[in-house]
Amino acid sequence: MRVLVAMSGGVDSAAAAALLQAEGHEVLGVTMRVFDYSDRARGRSCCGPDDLEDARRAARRLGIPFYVADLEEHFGRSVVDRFVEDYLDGLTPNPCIPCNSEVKFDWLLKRARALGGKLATGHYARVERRGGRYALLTAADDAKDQTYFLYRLGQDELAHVLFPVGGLRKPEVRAAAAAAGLANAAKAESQEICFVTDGDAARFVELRAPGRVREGELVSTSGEVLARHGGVHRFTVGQRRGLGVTGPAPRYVVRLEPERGRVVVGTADEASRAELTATDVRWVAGAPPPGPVEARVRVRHRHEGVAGTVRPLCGARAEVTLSRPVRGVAPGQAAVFYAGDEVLGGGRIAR
Ligand SMILES: Nc1ncnc2c1ncn2[C@@H]1O[C@H](COP(=O)(O)OP(=O)(O)OP(=O)(O)O)[C@@H](O)[C@H]1O
Repeated sequence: MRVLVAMSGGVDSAAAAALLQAEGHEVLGVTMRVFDYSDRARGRSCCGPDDLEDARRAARRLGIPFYVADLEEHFGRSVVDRFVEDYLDGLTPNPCIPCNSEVKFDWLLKRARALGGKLATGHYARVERRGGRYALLTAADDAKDQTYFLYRLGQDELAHVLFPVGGLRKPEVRAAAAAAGLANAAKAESQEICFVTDGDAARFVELRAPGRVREGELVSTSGEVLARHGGVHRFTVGQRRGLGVTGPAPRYVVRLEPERGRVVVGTADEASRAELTATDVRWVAGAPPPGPVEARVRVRHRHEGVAGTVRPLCGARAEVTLSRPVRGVAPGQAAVFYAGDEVLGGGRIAR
């Protein structure tokens, strides 16, 4: 089979290419150039110039054709601009989700299919045929699982993607890369958001949208003004650190009010919710279940999830009731629904 492997320059996607080649597939490599790093500090970041060279080197070592796809504009529009707009709008975006659904598993996947093949990535997730359809399953290595970012994949996409490292644990992946003679076998993990190279999302927003950042008031749930703040984009619902207020009891961000420029803070209880509405909901099976389903619900990437009931509503929405209140259910993040190791679907947490 012909397989186009999305190579980031990291060890996982290089190992994916090596594993597929060892299985006898015709492997081609592609790196997306998605962001112009020329004006910012170079670091160990995904898709920067160093990573592109690492990917090229791995492809050369494997002796496979290697392409560079210039997706800066597409990525800028679909991922970076939205990331900035969401923060200014008092939401907490997760840019890996649109990157996967609109860049990797749309643009790249179309190219792979045009070549008559499938697309492989180094994501930690698994795909299996279950009951006559494709199931998206959590990775064998729980700590590395990336299904939270992949819930928007449907049947058509899953039929044409491969996750060669999803059944392996990280040390096995490094060993596979080393066995193939790949220099990036010992490469460090990349940071959370590939285009925020210094990890400071708020500063990134300020650099991208100067003049649109508004200072405002930090208030208690009873309306008392406690401090001033540098913009709602600096806060996330559930956040405790960096609020700039002191007091006997810890305070958390309860909600953001972008139109008034306000950040509302309160107790841990006030910052917790057991109900949420998800919008723009996708179901991996292709259609919503006929009625409410019991699921494990994760409300952010590093959340193990809690039991809940998901009620599909019309208009690609769902109402979710959690079995206990969870702190930091942040609008803009995804709520992803699982049944055992299977991803049922997910949506965006509404305000
Ligand atoms: N710039 C890129 N070009 C091509 N593919 C990419 C790029 N960035 C990420 N990918 C693909 O998406 C997968 C998951 O991305 P993620 O950001 O988690 O990877 P990473 O940690 O940077 O690198 P790797 O997974 O290769 O070790 C990668 O394994 C790779 O297949």
